Amino acid sequence: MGEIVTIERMGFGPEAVAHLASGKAVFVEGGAPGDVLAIELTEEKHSFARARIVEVKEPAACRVAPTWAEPSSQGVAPWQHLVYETQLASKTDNVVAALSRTAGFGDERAAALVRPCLGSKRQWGYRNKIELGAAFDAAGMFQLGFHDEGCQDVVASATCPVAYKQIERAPKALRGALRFAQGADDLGIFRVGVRHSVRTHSTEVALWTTPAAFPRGHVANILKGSFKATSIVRVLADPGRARKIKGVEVLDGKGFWEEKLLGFTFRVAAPSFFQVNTAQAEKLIGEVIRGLGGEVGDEGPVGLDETLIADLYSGGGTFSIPLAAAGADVIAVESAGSSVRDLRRNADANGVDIEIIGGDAARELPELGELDALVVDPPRAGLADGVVESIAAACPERVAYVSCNPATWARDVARFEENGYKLLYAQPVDLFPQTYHVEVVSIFVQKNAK
Ligand SMILES: C[S@@+](CC[C@H](N)C(=O)[O-])C[C@H]1O[C@@H](n2cnc3c(N)ncnc32)[C@H](O)[C@@H]1O
Repeated sequence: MGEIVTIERMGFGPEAVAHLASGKAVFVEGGAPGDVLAIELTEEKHSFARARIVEVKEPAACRVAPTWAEPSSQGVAPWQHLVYETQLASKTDNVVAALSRTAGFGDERAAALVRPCLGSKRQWGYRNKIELGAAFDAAGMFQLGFHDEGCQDVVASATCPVAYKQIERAPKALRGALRFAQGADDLGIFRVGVRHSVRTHSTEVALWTTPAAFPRGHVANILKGSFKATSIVRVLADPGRARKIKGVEVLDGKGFWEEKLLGFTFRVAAPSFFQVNTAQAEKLIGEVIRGLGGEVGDEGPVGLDETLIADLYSGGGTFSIPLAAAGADVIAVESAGSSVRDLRRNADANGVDIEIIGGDAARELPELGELDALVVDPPRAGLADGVVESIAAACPERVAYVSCNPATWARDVARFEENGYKLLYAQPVDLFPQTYHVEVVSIFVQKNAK
């Protein structure tokens, strides 16, 4: 049944939020705050509904014409119909709302602690990485594109305008090359990653395949002829969510990708995590260093001499290396083997000494003893049960918590507040323009600190 609604705000996901005449919340894909819309319900539950737009009766002032017209853009750039200022304000509001409701701070205290979201200079063409799903479609054609939000279907795509210009046409080029390379065979390719650095000019193509026979030379030759890369690798793994990496084979070139952050060099293996927005990652590092009492000056990070800092969920050293360069004694804990190897190499290459522990952060933390400060940057699930209690037992004066998920972050904020810490402030940083995703750097201090 149709209804006219006015959009009130953006939700925590791709959709906008309004209320039906009955008072029930309705999530509308493609809505913008201020829009007056004729909608049709697509799903109705006890406490909320979902709807699609039938007609935009009165467009909101913040509505802009989408830049990216392909159907795959819906999953990758779901907020592209909003002017950038509205995207940033909505991200700030969502962090405030999470702190207010999930952490129980109330609106006033939450609003006072959350700073305005730091915007990205580049709002398109900012990603150093494109991650593509690969599959044969019902007609037996090899497709390369983006996974639809929440499902495994691959929506074919020719371009990716949120990625650097140098790689934005990679989906089309690689689809053609891989169709030619495979012919009538299925080589088990289920994912393709492309990384590029505008600072080092390094470009890597990673083919994720099942661990079966693979004509390496043949595929490498065809890819080289159609796409300029400094490294082509094959990652052997099983498809699915918990991907267990069985090995990485170099098909051509260097076998790694290289990026620079604040002048430090990072070599990154294909299976390893690395921040996808290089310029904004530098803002994260600056926020963490300043939050812990250091500074990032013209000569680089300084001011953390003789400070013992643990960097949990360290990846390849995005925070560990600048912290060590600022004078801190750093203990890094990371569970993924490829990132641990990257970090060892990156620490050597940048001339810093870091104690590196390969293992689970929750298990290793109680063994670290007393700390002066701590950095945590966990995956979207946030901190495992017991981690906040272990952090409190290590007595760091300050904690920098970097999060990519305001919901789990707010849950963990409440745990910090119950364990002797108070949130000093939260700084959202936009690493993902045109999407609802937001990073938050938050700084905690001991409640009884002088
Ligand atoms: C969001 S990434 C952050 C990495 C790094 N701080 C950065 O900014 O590049 C999270 C990292 O935590 C690692 N990780 C996931 N679960 C972990 C665990 N239980 N213990 C330690 N590290 C873990 C992942 O492999 C990944 O490198």
